[in-house]
Amino acid sequence: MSKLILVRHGQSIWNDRNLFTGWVDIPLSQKGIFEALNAGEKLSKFNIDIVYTSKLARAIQTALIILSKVETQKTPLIIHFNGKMKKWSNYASNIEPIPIIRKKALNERYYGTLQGLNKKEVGLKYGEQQLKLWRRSFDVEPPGGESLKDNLERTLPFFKKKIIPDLDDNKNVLIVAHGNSLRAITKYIENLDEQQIIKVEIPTGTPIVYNYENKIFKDKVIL
Ligand SMILES: O=C(O)[C@@H](CO)OP(=O)(O)O
Repeated sequence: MSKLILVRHGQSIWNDRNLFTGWVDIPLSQKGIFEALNAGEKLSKFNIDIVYTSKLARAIQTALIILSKVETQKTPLIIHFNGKMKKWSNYASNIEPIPIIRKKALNERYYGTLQGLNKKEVGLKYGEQQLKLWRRSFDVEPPGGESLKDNLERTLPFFKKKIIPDLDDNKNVLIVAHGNSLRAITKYIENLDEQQIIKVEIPTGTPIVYNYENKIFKDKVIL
């Protein structure tokens, strides 16, 4: 049996200001740093074998803070895939790494021209119903951006191709990503339909743990 742990990054500076963020690379707020530390404390006794994050700083920052709290002799190691970084930075003898793999596939949904706008003001201008459709419907795209369906179509192939095999290999996997990329993964592993996923909200800095055995996700616990 293995474990899958999902964590949405801690609060970012733009979460705090209620701005659409998407792919804008905003770091954690001070509250977000505390949330990440708190998540790390909750996960301190977990034996984490591999970590996946998005390419965005708020997820990477959260993952590194969590790993600073995990009690292990292993060494967190950010994996680089290109050029000299690949050749020189991944060399380390006699260490047992916890690889940290950053992938665009796990990024937040791209919010198009809404990025940087205040969510409340968008609601006042276009109406609450439109705001809700842009934020939570399954297949309505925000202007110039990705719907949850689009997000799912880039996140799930990676999840199935790279992360499921790690779980099948009995590795405990931590994914630190975003509200919508994690909703996409949740839709798949909990087998939710397009109506059910509308209501799912993933809180910041809160570990969600599943046991995985014989291709089945079970025993969900929110820490
Ligand atoms: O702004 C964003 O990128 C996301 C997550 O904060 O917003 P929403 O929750 O509206 O999808």
